[in-house]
Amino acid sequence: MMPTPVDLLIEARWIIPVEPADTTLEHHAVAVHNGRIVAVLPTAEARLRYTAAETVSLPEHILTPGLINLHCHAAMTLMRGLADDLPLMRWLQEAIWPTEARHASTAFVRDGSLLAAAEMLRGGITTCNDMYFYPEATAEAFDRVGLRAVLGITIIEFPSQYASDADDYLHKGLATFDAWRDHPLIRFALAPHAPYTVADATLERIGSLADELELPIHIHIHETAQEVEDSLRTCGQRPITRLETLGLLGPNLIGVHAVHLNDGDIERLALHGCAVAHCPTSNMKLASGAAPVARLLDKGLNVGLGTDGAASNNRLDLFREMQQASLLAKLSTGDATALPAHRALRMATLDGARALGLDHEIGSIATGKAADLCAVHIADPDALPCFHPVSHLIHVLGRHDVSDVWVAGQQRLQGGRLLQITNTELLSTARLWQNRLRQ
Ligand SMILES: CSC[C@H]1O[C@@H](n2cnc3c(O)ncnc32)[C@H](O)[C@@H]1O
Ligand SMILES: [Zn+2]
Repeated sequence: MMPTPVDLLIEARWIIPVEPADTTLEHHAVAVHNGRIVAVLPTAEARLRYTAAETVSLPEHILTPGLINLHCHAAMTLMRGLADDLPLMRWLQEAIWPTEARHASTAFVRDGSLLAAAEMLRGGITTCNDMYFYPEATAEAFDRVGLRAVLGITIIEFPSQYASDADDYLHKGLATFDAWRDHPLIRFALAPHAPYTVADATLERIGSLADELELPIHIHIHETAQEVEDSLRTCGQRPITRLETLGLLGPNLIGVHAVHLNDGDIERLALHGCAVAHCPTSNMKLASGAAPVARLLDKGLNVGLGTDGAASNNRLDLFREMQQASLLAKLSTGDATALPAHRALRMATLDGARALGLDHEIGSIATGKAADLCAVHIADPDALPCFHPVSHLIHVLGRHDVSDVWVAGQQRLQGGRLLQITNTELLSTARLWQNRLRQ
């Protein structure tokens, strides 16, 4: 039989497709054509079956699906390390919101999101679920370097330079949605900031719009104990109960943080098939608490992983989140079997994809899916020997070991170097904003 022509053949020492679970393929290859995976098969067989326009050999590497950052505020890279060691509400009210009020603009969001996209791609992240002001500027930045994204049509009840009130946020966000809706890598979600910053009437409207436009809803929930107490005092309901009453709970809801949950909250989230974006580093750094991830998983909830913004993390590094999630689950339950390595990887890939309604497209290395791929080099003596590649991914290797990244079959990172942007440009952009923010 004549070999079939394909665009790209990636031959790897190990491939972890994520699905089927606990599978590690050795000496396998991924054939890619028109941005999609057309086969995953033993390398020897691939060489007979395909002629590739380009062949990439990864002899000391693990190939995984591209990682999915289920919660981020990309532009906040410009506020990295600006305000450490504060709890959430003091951090927001005393440091972050005043800085945003002074500086957030189209240029701020475009440049901050560009730095974020570069950081994420370098660290193996191929999709980012983002929530911030000026989503059109984030779209421009992500498009420039080829990061796949779900952008928030962000709504908050307070005025900003971006929008004057909830109506204006919705109006501007929906205009961005219309302008970018045919882009192959950019999708949208409705992103009300949090139950404590968005009014009932606005939330109801968001629920109806999400149904009408078939969009996910991306919202911070139950991040701190104070949030739940304040809601009980002011509305007589816990925030999740209030969202249920207003018709927002459903399989399209991504609840971010979900730290302070009682059994009733978990039942409600499970009953409606909601997803959770777990952000372990941000939750620890702001001392918000440890989300009850093991209990959520026991109840069948879908849990993905997010970095949150670089002002509360202070990195956009899903390798670190995977390890933190695994360690924190073990520590907080006293159970060493909690959140094993493969589960952590699944949370950062396929489960994130499912939360976004994109699991038919991304999240695993499977025939028919988009070729969003991440290669991790494992040759450093500090990382050897290696008996279980998945365990190494979570507990030994890090984002600095990521060598090559593809989004929709297009190479974005090659041998640790970004192909669409130079370090010189990124450094000068970061320095410019460091000077502006310092003043
Ligand atoms: C309206 S754009 C998003 C808004 O969210 C703020 N933010 C960043 N991190 C958090 C967090 O952990 N909890 C709540 N709000 C957060 C960000 O500064 C923007 O103002
Ligand atoms: Zn957040």
